[in-house]
Amino acid sequence: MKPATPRLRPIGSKMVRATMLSAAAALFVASILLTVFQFISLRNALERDLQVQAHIVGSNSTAALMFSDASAQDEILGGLASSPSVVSATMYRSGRVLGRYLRDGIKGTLAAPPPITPDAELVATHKRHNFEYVEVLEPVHANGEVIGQVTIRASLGRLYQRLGTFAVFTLLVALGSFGLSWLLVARMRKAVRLAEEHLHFLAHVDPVTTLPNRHEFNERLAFALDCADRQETSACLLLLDLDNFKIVNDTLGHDSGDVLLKQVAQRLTGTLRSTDIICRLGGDEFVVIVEPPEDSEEPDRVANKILTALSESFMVQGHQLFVSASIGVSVYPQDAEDARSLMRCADTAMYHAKNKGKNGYEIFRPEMEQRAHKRLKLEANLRRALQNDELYLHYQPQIDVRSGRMTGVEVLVRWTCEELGTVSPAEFIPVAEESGVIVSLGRWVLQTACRQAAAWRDAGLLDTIEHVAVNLSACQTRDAGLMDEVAALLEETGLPARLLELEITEGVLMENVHANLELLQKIQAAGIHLSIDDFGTGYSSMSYLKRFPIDQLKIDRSFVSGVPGDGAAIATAIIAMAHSLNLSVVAEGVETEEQMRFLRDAGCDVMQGYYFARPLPADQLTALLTERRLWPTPQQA
Ligand SMILES: Nc1nc2c(ncn2[C@@H]2O[C@H](COP(=O)(O)O[C@H]3[C@@H](O)[C@H](n4cnc5c(=O)[nH]c(N)nc54)O[C@@H]3COP(=O)(O)O)[C@@H](O)[C@H]2O)c(=O)[nH]1
Repeated sequence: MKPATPRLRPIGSKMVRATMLSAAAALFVASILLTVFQFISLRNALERDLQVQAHIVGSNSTAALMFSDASAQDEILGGLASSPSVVSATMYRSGRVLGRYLRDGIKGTLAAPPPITPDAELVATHKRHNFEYVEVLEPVHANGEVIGQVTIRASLGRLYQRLGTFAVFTLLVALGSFGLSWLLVARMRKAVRLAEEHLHFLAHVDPVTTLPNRHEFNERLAFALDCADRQETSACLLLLDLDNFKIVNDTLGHDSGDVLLKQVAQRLTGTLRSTDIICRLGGDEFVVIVEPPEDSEEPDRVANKILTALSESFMVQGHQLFVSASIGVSVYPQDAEDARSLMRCADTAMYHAKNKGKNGYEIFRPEMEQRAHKRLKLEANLRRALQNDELYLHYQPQIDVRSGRMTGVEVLVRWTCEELGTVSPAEFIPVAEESGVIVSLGRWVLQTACRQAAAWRDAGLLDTIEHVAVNLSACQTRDAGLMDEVAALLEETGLPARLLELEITEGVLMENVHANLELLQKIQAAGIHLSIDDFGTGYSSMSYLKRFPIDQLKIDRSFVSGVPGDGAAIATAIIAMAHSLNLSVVAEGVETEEQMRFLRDAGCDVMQGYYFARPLPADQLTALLTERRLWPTPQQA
């Protein structure tokens, strides 16, 4: 597979980096501010100490000053030697130096000889400082008059030593906090990274198959079309939908469905070239981008390769499964100008492949879209059909091969559209299903059939008829209110439940086994006859048939048309199996005497088909019922 588009550096890691950098900067600035604050506090404290000392020295020096006792003065000032920061002190009287103290070993500006007269600036401010020292001046009073001044100067050297210790400690605390938060953030970062990776995985990868998902597919398709534009080549899209996957899900469970999807993904990856992009769009839909196709035959080759790869059986939790796929192919730029339209073309082609009988591929052709438009037109007309009274029913007799009597009737809807003319139910029933019109259409068929059957019964025409059979569509089987409606209808028309037969195709039944089992039980409880239509085409098994409360199987027309040739073995097997389960068997689509004879000999109970009668309008069936017609029984034929 082609590599994914380059991943952007995750936002989380950028945020962590930015957060840690700002935290480091904040801690650094805080350490500096704390140190400056500490410096100012220590210096102010030193200044206050000096002022107190100057005051004490001044108070003690009054007598020495008054008597100009220089030696007493030196002694008093010498007492300052015990304050380690004090580097010098001077006593002035009448503008001249009376005594002084100089700390031993102090040189330079700090111990500079004091000025002959007190410093004018200091006299005015009483204190001053710079980054080397702090100096204070204290006037000495006697009898209320200033008789002299004391100045003391202290070095900031010791303060700087303490400040250094404080700064180192602050820095260590800051570094420790930073290291701790780094560790915490690193752990958090790891958790965030894992979450980011998981989110990225979920956003771009399908968790079941680990193939790129729809989101990633959109990006890669856009990229592929871009490349095709730049290099003036083409790109080919194959949309693949597994046939009957729902049956696997419903019968074996979703876990088995997931295992199957995984195996399909592995098979596709193992079959296609590493440059082909394989994605899962969701459900049972996969898509392959071939870019650029080698030649115009490439789409056919790839589609055939996929179908061949999938034709081998899969082993899923002990079950051997056969899976086929319907593939729609579209090519850029010849079919569409952008990714969205290209996808729509592949989708249209895929639906054609499905309608053609599945397990195949179709390359998009523009007329396919015309068919899609025709379908839309059909749908629009169908929506008006009920109001316009364009629908009506035909009834096809079912003949008991032992007595030759008509014992049942199948109700078949017909539509003559004002705009489109007569449309076959084979064409409009699927459209009605897809568009939801089937809900009202099915309700109308049930009502009309029950009313007609009740009218025949009231006229005493149903004495040999066991059931009037109405087809149920897939949508109707999913309608939770269906059985209430049927019960109300039987009540309203007075038709006994035993006279009504509901036909559900085997395919619909197997679409959702569990929900349908519940429906079948309700039908049985209501006393309504139950028949499985198109039997042999829907992949049910003996074990299911045993569990379902059914009365009858209808052998699909495709097998009947194959007797006494290809379909013979299947038809015979169905009859034998049905009888072993105490179910009666109806063969539908019997067209020839040969078919009738074969099925009679195989033990088929009831037959229906053009050989006996076509589906007829109500009045013609009324005539047959009134006549109480007997068909030649097989034994007599
Ligand atoms: N949900 C509903 N489905 C309905 C209803 N009415 C019809 N249908 C389904 O549409 C499909 C086509 O039906 P139709 O064109 O009516 O074909 C039926 C018969 O006319 C036809 N038939 C009967 N005998 C023969 C025969 O000898 N040869 C031959 N070539 N065709 C024959 O078979 C169709 C009956 O099929 P089935 O229902 O499977 O018994 C069809 O699937 C209908 O079921 C409706 O009201 N609701």
